[in-house]
Amino acid sequence: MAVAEDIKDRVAVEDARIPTVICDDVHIVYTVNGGGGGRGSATAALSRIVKRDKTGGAGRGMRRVHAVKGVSFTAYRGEAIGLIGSNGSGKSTLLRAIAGLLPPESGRVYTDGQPSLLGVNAALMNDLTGERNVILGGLAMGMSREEVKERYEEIVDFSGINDKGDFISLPMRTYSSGMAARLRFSIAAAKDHDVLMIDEALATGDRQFQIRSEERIRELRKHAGTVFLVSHSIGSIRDTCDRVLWLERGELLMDGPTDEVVKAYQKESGR
Ligand SMILES: Nc1ncnc2c1ncn2[C@@H]1O[C@H](COP(=O)(O)OP(=O)(O)OP(=O)(O)O)[C@@H](O)[C@H]1O
Repeated sequence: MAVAEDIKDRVAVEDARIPTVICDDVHIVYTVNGGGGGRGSATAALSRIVKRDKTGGAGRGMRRVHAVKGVSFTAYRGEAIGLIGSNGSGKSTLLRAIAGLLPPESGRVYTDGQPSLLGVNAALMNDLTGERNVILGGLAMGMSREEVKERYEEIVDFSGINDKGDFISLPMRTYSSGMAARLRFSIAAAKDHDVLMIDEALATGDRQFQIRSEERIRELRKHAGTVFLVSHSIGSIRDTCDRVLWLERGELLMDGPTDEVVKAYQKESGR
């Protein structure tokens, strides 16, 4: 009887874990025009395109960068997952593949819902004011005009852009990189996402903003989403994530609870 109860409990726990992202042996390869002896003219570029081999693959002068190598994992609803690893280890590439922006060379990415990638380079329009960008950004994320209107003040307050004067009515190009990153984060974080991926966004804001963002990430998790965070700040990863994936040279070295993975990473990298 007790055994049956135990099994029932375990099944219930398993049921509660709803997968949101599954990566199955994912390989990502960039094809780069790696040479041509420095011939950079438009005619040279055109002739390279014309001469490209019929397979459409890496022809003469093309180089392949194998950025992600056979990565497999399953992410569940409610998890906040940190991605760590040295420069060029494939963290951003993996996120871009999960967002559907890069096709895997082989393997598969399955996602439940539309993942949103919030990168430091996410596109806002530099010539438009912060205000217009909040509105357009909200609409682009699928919010209605009403929702954007309702959330507008909250987004601007969260970003802190107006703390030192009326900056929200100035074009984005007048913002510092930290201010722009804060606004991007604030727009993206205004919505509850199925899967939200944040690439280094926290590293750009000041400490106060980082604390606010970390709080917001915790809230987003409560609303049943899955959050991925790429960061070189081990502090941010510790404060926000309960699970960490450690990538090195495109391979998944370790996947486990934050404490264990961070400890191993710090031991290896001497940080
Ligand atoms: N657009 C691109 N074209 C060609 N190669 C690329 C491109 N973007 C990244 N790479 C290569 O892919 C590899 C992984 O890069 P990626 O940006 O994913 O690493 P990362 O772990 O996010 O690095 P960082 O911590 O420095 O941001 C690197 O070798 C990089 O040179």
